[in-house]
Amino acid sequence: MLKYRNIAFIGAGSMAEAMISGLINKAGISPNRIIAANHSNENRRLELTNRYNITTTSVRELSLTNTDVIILAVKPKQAEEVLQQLRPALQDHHVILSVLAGISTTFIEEIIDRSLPIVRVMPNTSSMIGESITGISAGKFVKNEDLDLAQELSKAIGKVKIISEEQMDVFTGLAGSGPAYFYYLLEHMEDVAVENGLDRELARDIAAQTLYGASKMVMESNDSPSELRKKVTSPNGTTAAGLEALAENGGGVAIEKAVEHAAKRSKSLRKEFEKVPVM
Ligand SMILES: NC(=O)C1=CN([C@@H]2O[C@H](COP(=O)(O)OP(=O)(O)OC[C@H]3O[C@@H](n4cnc5c(N)ncnc54)[C@H](OP(=O)(O)O)[C@@H]3O)[C@@H](O)[C@H]2O)C=CC1
Ligand SMILES: O=C(O)[C@@H]1CCC=N1
Repeated sequence: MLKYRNIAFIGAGSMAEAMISGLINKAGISPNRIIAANHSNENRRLELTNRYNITTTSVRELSLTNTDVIILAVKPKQAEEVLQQLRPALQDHHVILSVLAGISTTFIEEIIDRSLPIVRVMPNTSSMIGESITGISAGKFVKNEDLDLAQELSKAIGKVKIISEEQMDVFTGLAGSGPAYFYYLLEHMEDVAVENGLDRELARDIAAQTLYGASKMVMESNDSPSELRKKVTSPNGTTAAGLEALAENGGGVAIEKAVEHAAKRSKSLRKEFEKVPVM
């Protein structure tokens, strides 16, 4: 069970914090089961210790003897160096979860050069409040119990989908990066509402609740997004006018391109940092 496992985060940035927050505040994992290690930023370590009551250290000083689950949360370009550094400390009982965009389980397995279970986990920053949607895919040495553990941990920070590793790029474009598209949308909705006479705080509240309500409708009704859209749209009404402006200005295409380009970038991260030819 997850609550009896000791978890070490390698990397203590935004994603590590979002997961730590979800694990402690939403899933009730004890802070004394969590350690976070970064490269050198001491202020950041202090910040995390003060905020979550967890232990923090540098990777150089980290001991993995009492760790059960290692969560890799450095940038993709740091993967190789960090894995080389961790390699001598790895033990047979370790389960490794990697949140690194683009980096394959094969690459990690090759660098650590041992048959440890590697699970790729793609959460998003809504983990912070237990509302991530997290994709997980298993590497070659992953047993059912390891996948169960990865699933339990991911459920602690939101919803989970088991996918194939080939689907990880599009999952990353859709859900890993996804919150940013919605924040961008909200930024623009808020700005234009302010320009048209609403106070910023009020505009933010209204736009966010509108997005939340629409999102909940998609999850709770049996209608597709397209059917739900039609129910909002009166002939020759306000929504029709708004949607026409969206289409005329490339709104739909822009959204498709965003997901597509993010997925492509995930693929190219692999090419860049694993130095392998990618089809
Ligand atoms: N942010 C997001 O929304 C999501 C991110 N991800 C993935 O999560 C990973 C982390 O992203 P994010 O948290 O945004 O990145 P950040 O830049 O916020 O954090 C990176 C962390 O890695 C640490 N680090 C850098 N080099 C080393 C090293 N050699 N040894 C140990 N630690 C090191 C940094 O420490 P220091 O500050 O001391 O240098 C820092 O704590 C990425 O691979 C990303 O693809 C996945 C899903 C969503
Ligand atoms: O922007 C990135 O590369 C990371 C991966 C998914 C979300 N943030």
